[in-house]
Amino acid sequence: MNVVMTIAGSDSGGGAGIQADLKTFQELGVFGTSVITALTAQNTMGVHDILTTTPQFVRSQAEAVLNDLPVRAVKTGMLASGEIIQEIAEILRKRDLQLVVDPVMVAKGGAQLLGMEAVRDLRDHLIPLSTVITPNIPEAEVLTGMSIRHDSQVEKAAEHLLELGAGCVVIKGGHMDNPDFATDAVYFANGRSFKMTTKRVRTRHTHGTGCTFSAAITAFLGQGRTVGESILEAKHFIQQAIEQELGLGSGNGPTNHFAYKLNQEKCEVEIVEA
Ligand SMILES: Nc1ncnc2c1ncn2[C@@H]1O[C@H](COP(=O)(O)OP(=O)(O)OP(=O)(O)O)[C@@H](O)[C@H]1O
Ligand SMILES: Cc1ncc(CO)c(N)n1
Repeated sequence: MNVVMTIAGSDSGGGAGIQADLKTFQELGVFGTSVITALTAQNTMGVHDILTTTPQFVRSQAEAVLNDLPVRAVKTGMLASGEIIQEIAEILRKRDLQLVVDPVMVAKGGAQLLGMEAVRDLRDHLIPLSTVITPNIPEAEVLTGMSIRHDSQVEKAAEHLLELGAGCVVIKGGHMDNPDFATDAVYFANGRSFKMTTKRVRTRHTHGTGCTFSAAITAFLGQGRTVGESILEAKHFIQQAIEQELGLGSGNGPTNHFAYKLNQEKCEVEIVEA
């Protein structure tokens, strides 16, 4: 049994955070474990309250699991504070694990999920340990201090993030204003790069897309797949989860974590190697 871990915040509404991650792990046949950094009182309308865990309690959870179970791959999501990031980096630095960093900063409704003073800790302590980092466009802008409007700027931002020590950078295009396509750009430290494009689904039900996508990458890495394969297969997972919407809630509803496994037909993902 392949064991993976998520270090993230709880979303009471079940569409993002720890809940999205564990559902994705389960659907992909890996054994999910969790370290909870914060509790959010959240639904499809937004984040109503946040209670942050202490860095010491984050350490206790991580060590309890890592000292017992053979965790192969870890993802991070909402990390809440710089102190928590430093604690996690210190624990992960000593272990031989694949690490997917989803640098969560702001929820779709606008709530701040990471203190802005913690961005430096992400850059200095966690990104250098990462196998893959998966920023959306606004997160890539904050991490690099660059404005990203065009493809050439996406590439420059990715180069900057690779220089910080990430093994691979996926800049997600969910926030780009292309009305027809959702394109994610993938850059490896060895110079290889490719773009993955799917048709953009016209829906408001995109709560937790980033969490689900990075959890799927982690699950495939935990199965022993290569980084490139894991990213591509995760794009299939998230596309199906968005296409086959559940229509839940009166705001931005969750994606459909059941869809990939239920649907025997693969969706279309166009790949263009650079
Ligand atoms: N409407 C859409 N149709 C198809 N794919 C989409 C759509 N919106 C986002 N995606 C895809 O979902 C994945 C997550 O991207 P996105 O930019 O939404 O992440 P995010 O902003 O970090 O998500 P969140 O913070 O809500 O969890 C990417 O593969 C992106 O291309
Ligand atoms: C707990 C949590 N993590 C991440 C996100 C980003 O989607 C969210 N809304 N809530």
